[in-house]
Amino acid sequence: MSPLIVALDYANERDALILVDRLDPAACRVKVGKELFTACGPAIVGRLQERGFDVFLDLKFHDIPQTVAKACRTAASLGVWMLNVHASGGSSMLRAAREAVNAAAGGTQRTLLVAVTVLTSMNDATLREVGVNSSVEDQVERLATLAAECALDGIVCSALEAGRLRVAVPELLRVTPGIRPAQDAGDDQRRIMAPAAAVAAGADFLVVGRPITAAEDPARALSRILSELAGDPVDPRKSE
Ligand SMILES: O=C(O)c1cc(=O)[nH]c(=O)n1[C@@H]1O[C@H](COP(=O)(O)O)[C@@H](O)[C@H]1O
Repeated sequence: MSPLIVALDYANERDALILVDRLDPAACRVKVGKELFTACGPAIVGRLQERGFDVFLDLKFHDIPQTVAKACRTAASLGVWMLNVHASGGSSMLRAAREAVNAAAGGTQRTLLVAVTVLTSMNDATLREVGVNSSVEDQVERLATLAAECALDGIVCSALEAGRLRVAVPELLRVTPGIRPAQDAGDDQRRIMAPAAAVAAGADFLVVGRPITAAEDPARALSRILSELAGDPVDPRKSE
């Protein structure tokens, strides 16, 4: 199975399904984030599952433990493949989320629970703005260690930290957004890496949004990334 997760960052179901109907569920998973979920509600998860896609529900819960636990339980009951919370919510919140996802599974297929460490749109300067004086790398490792202590399944980090985390917390899956093929703009992302380099650095899953969704031909953009991952040479003249 491919490590790619396509971020369906759209404002309505129609646009999301137009893209999805051009993608192969054997070639990628899909991510429903705050924009699409706010527009469509849980029904969009069912529509994607009917089409054979594993869904990462990216609502990045961050609240008091009971609120996060209830939200996680409800999200897991949708049968999503993966869901996330913010590690900076602390150990009580993370443990409550863990217990809630376990309870929702009821012995059947379990939703993967991952924790966002430091957003890929942040760097040392933006961390300082919110009172964190550590470097991004140290803060990511601190939060990843906390997630491991609370028995989460993985963490969201940039691929730049994947190698360090593979050593520090090898038991955690590494989910990496901020993926940019060489010819693409970084947009609002600060910590970016190209797809093949990210996998080589230790990423288990690559979250890719605009390089696919904003491409003239999204299916071709996806297959170019898959070819790059397979080690095939990428012809720059075929760039989107
Ligand atoms: O949890 C996430 O998915 C996430 C965490 C993070 O640190 N950075 C990050 O970009 N994301 C999400 O990953 C996607 C990246 O989209 P692009 O920048 O368009 O590839 C968006 O849907 C973000 O919400």
